[in-house]
Amino acid sequence: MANLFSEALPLKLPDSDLIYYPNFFDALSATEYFKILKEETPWQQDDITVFGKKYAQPRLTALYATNDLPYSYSNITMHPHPFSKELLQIKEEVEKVAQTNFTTCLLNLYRDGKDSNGWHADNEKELGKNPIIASITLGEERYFHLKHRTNKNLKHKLLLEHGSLLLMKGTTQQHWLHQIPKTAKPIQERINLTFRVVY
Ligand SMILES: O=C(O)CCC(=O)C(=O)O
Ligand SMILES: [Fe+2]
Repeated sequence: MANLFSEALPLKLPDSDLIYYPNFFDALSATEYFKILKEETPWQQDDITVFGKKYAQPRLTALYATNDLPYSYSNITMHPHPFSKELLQIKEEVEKVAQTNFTTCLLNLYRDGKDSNGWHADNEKELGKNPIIASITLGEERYFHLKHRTNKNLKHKLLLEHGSLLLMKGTTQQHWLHQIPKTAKPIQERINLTFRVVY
């Protein structure tokens, strides 16, 4: 169950609309979802091409959707699975807060501190102009870095905690890049769910 008393913390960064909900799920529910999703998800590891060279993506992923529209990024095209019962439950809770009907969920599994997600914006054309993206963290907490595309003085670090929700909307993807950097600390696995509307 989502926590009805979860507080909404706006990040107040220029050219963005970011809201962080630290305890969107209570710790017990978040741990339960983590275990189920870790076991039941058909995790895949794709190759990405960066500057003409092929690498194994430094994390595992899976795509779910209410439709059969593929989603492409970094030269990868993913085809969705139909939503599972648990993911649909989570989707419904997230939709109440985001006031949006999401079609698609991209799951990321960061196996340890060597897994990461490089600087990017979620600005694929299938997402439309000012996409709303709802990002859930289950398991290990990781830092989320933000940097403004043109004003190099503007950057921010946010710790994404177990059971938290981060909403990214408005012009955020036009003006800001984000990443999950590697860490040398010995850490546990983290599952991230990003709900999106894919057209
Ligand atoms: O793991 C995260 O919190 C971010 C994931 C992300 O940026 C993405 O999948 O586009
Ligand atoms: Fe992203």
